[in-house]
Amino acid sequence: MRKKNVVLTNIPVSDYAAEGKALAKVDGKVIFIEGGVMPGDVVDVRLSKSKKDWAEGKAVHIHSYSKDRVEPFCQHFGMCGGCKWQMVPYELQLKYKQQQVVDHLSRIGKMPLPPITPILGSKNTVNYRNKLEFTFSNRAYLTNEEIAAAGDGVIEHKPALGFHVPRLFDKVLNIDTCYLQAEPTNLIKNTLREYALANNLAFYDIRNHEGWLRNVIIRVLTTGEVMVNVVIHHEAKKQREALLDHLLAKVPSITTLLYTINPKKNDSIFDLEPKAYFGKGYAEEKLEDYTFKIGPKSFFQTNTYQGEALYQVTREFAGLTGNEVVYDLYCGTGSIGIFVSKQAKKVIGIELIKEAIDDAKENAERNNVTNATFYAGDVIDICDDAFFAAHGAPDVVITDPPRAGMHEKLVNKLLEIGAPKIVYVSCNPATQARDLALLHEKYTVEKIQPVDMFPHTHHIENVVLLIKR
Ligand SMILES: C[S@@+](CC[C@H](N)C(=O)[O-])C[C@H]1O[C@@H](n2cnc3c(N)ncnc32)[C@H](O)[C@@H]1O
Repeated sequence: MRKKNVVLTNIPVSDYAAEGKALAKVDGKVIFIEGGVMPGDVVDVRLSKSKKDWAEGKAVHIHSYSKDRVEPFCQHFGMCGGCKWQMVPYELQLKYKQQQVVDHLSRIGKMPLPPITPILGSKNTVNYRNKLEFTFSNRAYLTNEEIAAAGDGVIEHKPALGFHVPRLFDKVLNIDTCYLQAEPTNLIKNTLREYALANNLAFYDIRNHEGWLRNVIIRVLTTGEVMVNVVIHHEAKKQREALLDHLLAKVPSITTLLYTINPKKNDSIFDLEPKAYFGKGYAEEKLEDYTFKIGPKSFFQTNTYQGEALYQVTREFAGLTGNEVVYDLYCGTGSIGIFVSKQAKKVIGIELIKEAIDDAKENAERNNVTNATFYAGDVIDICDDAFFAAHGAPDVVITDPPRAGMHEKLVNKLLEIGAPKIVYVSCNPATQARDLALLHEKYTVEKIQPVDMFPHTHHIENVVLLIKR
């Protein structure tokens, strides 16, 4: 009998399952375990849910550690929500990710598969992100030791600049050194915090929606450019200028400094207008010889080196000879379409967000790409018979949907249109497997290449080539 709130003791963790949860089997029942454990650990698990065939819960005690464990390199490990797999050696992380792809495609996809090429590991396993966002909060997350130290006294809220603590919407963990992005990221963050504390600037209070400093979004690019956007709740000109001048003086490598006023309750800046305080107001990033404009609101692959590798795999799978009509579905800022444009006859990109399509057009122009056109709208609405008749039957469809995968209507349309090749780029092998199972009606999976974009996390990118039978 396995009930909710029951603690199972001495459970050997055997594997990782989807979404980075660890997995154990007890009396034939599958237990999903959260709480920083890895295969090889032996743990006690407090169940939070229990069904007939499976249960889930949190590790509350580790009896013995896996022999494979390595020392986490970050002082914030265990409290910060990022880089949760630091205790797993990188080679093993890759092994688990590879296995996830195999499991999903074979279990959900239920179709004959070719051998899956070994996952492409990331050249950089730290400092690999080109974009990072830190949050200011008047409520720092306090460790158990800090709470205990207060004894029976009142615990005062302290300001923090760092990352949200998982499941605690109002608590932010003060981050000293983060290894996700190259310098000057930590210098920028720590300079802002020190200045704000020294000058009594109000860190945002997300419960009462008051305060001044909200977020800082930092882009450190392989071109050497550094773009910083400081988000504040309301205008306070003198205070703002003093803060931004101080930051520029302390961090001379900043090439563009912006600020954004966000009086809303949520943190999204997509409906706001960032203003350039210093520099040209945007940055540039390179993939091979292509240059992309990165505005303060633009989407771009977060790991530049692996983004390039992902696009190279996509282009190789597309096998272009210069005569093909290529559709780039869910094209974002057009980066895949532009990347393959030299090898194609023409490229047609489709994306929901109008601003991303504006960027795509500008990116095509700045790279002298004249054979690509981009359309804003929902792929389901745009991809009708008239659109394909007007732009030409696709020789290759490249599709890169969000985590939810493709809408079934689009899958059906692709089956109807019957392009000779589909290259399916996915950030979620589970939904990809579901879509492949439907496409299997007319397509055979020819090649599979997983790519690791996010070391020390459970996230996986996977590229699949489908050939029409
Ligand atoms: C995983 S991103 C791919 C971006 C791009 N291919 C790249 O490599 O940068 C998925 C994109 O799909 C877009 N999207 C989501 N739903 C969509 C829809 N129904 N129709 C068109 N685009 C959509 C999102 O805005 C996002 O830009």
